[in-house]
Amino acid sequence: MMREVSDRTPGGETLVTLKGAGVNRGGRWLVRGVDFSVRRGEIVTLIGPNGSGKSTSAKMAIGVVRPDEGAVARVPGLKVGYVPQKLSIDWTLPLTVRRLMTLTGPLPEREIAAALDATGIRHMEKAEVQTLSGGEFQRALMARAIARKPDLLVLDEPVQGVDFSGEIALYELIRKIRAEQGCGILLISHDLHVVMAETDTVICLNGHVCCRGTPHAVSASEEYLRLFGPTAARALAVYSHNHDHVHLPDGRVQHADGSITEHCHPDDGHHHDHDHEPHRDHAHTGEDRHA
Ligand SMILES: Nc1ncnc2c1ncn2[C@@H]1O[C@H](COP(=O)(O)OP(=O)(O)OP(=O)(O)O)[C@@H](O)[C@H]1O
Repeated sequence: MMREVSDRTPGGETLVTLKGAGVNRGGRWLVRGVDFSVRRGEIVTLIGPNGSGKSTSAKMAIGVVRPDEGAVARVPGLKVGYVPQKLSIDWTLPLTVRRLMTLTGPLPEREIAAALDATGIRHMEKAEVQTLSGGEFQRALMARAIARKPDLLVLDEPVQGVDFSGEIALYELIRKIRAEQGCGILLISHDLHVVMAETDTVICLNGHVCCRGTPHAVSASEEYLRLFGPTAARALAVYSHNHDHVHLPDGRVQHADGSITEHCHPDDGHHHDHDHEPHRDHAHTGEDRHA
């Protein structure tokens, strides 16, 4: 069962652009040739297996990590709201949701209230963050990130540790934040199959950009429907592709026929644009992991 998702071509200004960006550590390319941009009002989702360079690419986008090759351009004065994958919080100290909001700087009372309202956790203002559920904690982190009205909101694995219904609710919240705040959103997901239907562009990384496209086709595999039901299928899209080459740790590329080249071939199987071709094949084999 497939559902066409309407074309979304947000016309907002481009907030950040990566062109052929790569990061090298100790002679190893963590990611290479990363090209994408995020515009105001646009949701871009980075997907890929663990270690495929999603966080590294997001960090290049916001300027936390400098590219060793290629270029990253941000609009001057870009305000970034960042929800990292891991937070170094001293969990032995008491910390209320409200205090979490102002840890890195003061905020006007009304902005705190508005952010807590927007994320649906105003009633938890006085709760200790240690007592929050996974979904509530993610909401608290999102409240903190949106309170300063960022132009670009970067969410690294926002649904980690959240059950499926919580995941849907968080995606709904992200959709609402985009609609109400009009910021650009860069979303990271290690889930290879499921991305937000509202995503304008999916970028699949595996040490490089494997492919990109609009999740035109919202698929509902039998297994997925059986597990999560039709409501979930309406809220989520499946984005899939096949890989035919492997990126070696030194940045070179080994092809299906065993040959090794410096870069991918432009016509390699997984370098296609999905905008116009709904796929039903959800297989994502382990072969695309780093060797
Ligand atoms: N500062 C660093 N020095 C050396 N290697 C690093 C550094 N940061 C990240 N890496 C490595 O780079 C690769 C990409 O890491 P990154 O965190 O970007 O991947 P990811 O796609 O976000 O993974 P995950 O889904 O596990 O969060 C990994 O192999 C990681 O171990």
